[in-house]
This record gives sequence, C-alpha cells and structure tokens, in this order.
Amino acid sequence: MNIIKVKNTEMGGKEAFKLVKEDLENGAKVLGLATGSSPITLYNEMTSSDLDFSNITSVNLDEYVGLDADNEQSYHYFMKDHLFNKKPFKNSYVPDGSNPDAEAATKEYDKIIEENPIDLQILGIGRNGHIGFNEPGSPFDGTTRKVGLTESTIEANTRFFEDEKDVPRFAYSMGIGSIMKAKKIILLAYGEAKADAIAATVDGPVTEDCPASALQNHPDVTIIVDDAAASKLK
Ligand SMILES: O=P(O)(O)OC[C@H]1O[C@](O)(CO)[C@@H](O)[C@@H]1O
Repeated sequence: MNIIKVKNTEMGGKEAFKLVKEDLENGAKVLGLATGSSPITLYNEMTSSDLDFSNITSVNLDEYVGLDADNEQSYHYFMKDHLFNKKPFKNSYVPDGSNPDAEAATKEYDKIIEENPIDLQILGIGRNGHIGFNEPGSPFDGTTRKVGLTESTIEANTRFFEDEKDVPRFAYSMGIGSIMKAKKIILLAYGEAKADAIAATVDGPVTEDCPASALQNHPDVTIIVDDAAASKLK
C-alpha cells in the first residue's frame, strides 16, 4: 500500500486528481466512483480541470435503497451535483435504489460491473472501516448486494438528512469482491474520526471486522490521508 500524507482535503484532492489524470492518460476508460465528503475535493479538481470525460464510463459504489434518483439525498443526485452536471461521462452507472426488488437490482448491477471492468476505483472509508456500504462482517468475495447499515453509519450519515429517522436503513452496494477486481484503487480519508479505521486497514490483520483491510491483498492501492487520519499509523 502506497501512503500519501497531505496537509488537508484540498491537497488530498489535488494528489488524487494527479493520479486520476495520469491513469486516464495511460488509457483508463472506467472509473469507480465514491460518494460522501471525502471525494468532494477530488471532484472539484476534476470539474475545474480541462479534462474531457465524455468517452469515460463511471460505476458508482453504492446507493441508498428507497431513494429515487432525483431525491436530493440520493447518491445519484450527489454525483450529478458534484460531478456529472459539470463533466458529463459517456455512461454513469449508480445502483438503482428505487428498485425494491433487491435480487433484480443487484444482478443488474453485477452485469454492469462485468461489462465495465474498473480501471481505477476511488474509495472513501467509514469510521468502522466500511468501504462502499460493506459493513464489518461483509464477505471479502461479495458482489453487489443489499446491505443493512450499521448504527455507526446511520449516525455518520444523519448529517445529510433532516432527521435520523429519514436516513435509509439499507443500501445496494458493490461488494468487496467487485472492488478488489479494480486494477488500481485510491482510498481517501481525512480527519481524526478515520484514524482508527486507517490504522486497522494498513497495520491491522486482514479481517472481515475491518472491510478495508481486504485492500492489503490488492496489488495497487494508494491511500491519501491527512495528518489526523494518519495519526494512528505505526
Ligand atoms: O467520506 P465520508 O463522508 O466520511 O463517508 C465515508 C464512507 O461512508 C459512505 O458515505 C457510506 O456511509 C461511503 O460511501 C463513504 O466512503
């Protein structure tokens, strides 16, 4: 694992953008994208750049179950607002959270991932080490599936909703097995709240208790962290 320590999220966005730009120049055609606050400064760099993404495909990690694409709290909306409205892609795939049939929605997404192998996957990380919505205990060979969100994740995501009871309890998430198939991975983590998860990911055992620890077995992972998130690394 290659670790890049940065002073703040803006510098993290610039470092991540350099890697994204380089991979696109080397022929990358499919980007795996994440939501949440961590990738926002990267998306700011992408939208203010002169890069053209109209020949690039994106595949997002996850979407809440029960939110339509036009719901302002949906990850569909988040991605349009932070990236796609300013930099359109050839195709932008996000799990269909509006489809109550989990079997159909997850199978459909697995097919999309199969047909669009990911060259470069962007990840955030949850306080409990989740990647996408793969909470602790998620199988390392998992494909797209409906996952129940832990209290920690519901609490962390309440900040985006009027009331904690409005936070969806389920999501469709790309599995760890699918994430591990990406050729390259960039994980972004900022702030003290991520320090334990980063230490467990990098220095801890490979265990389902920390989903991100699976990344220790991936050949090309770059972790971009600010000093606070890196504060518990050995
Ligand atoms: O970047 P944030 O907002 O801390 O979110 C961390 C993680 O939590 C999620 O938003 C899911 O709750 C993931 O998609 C994200 O990687």
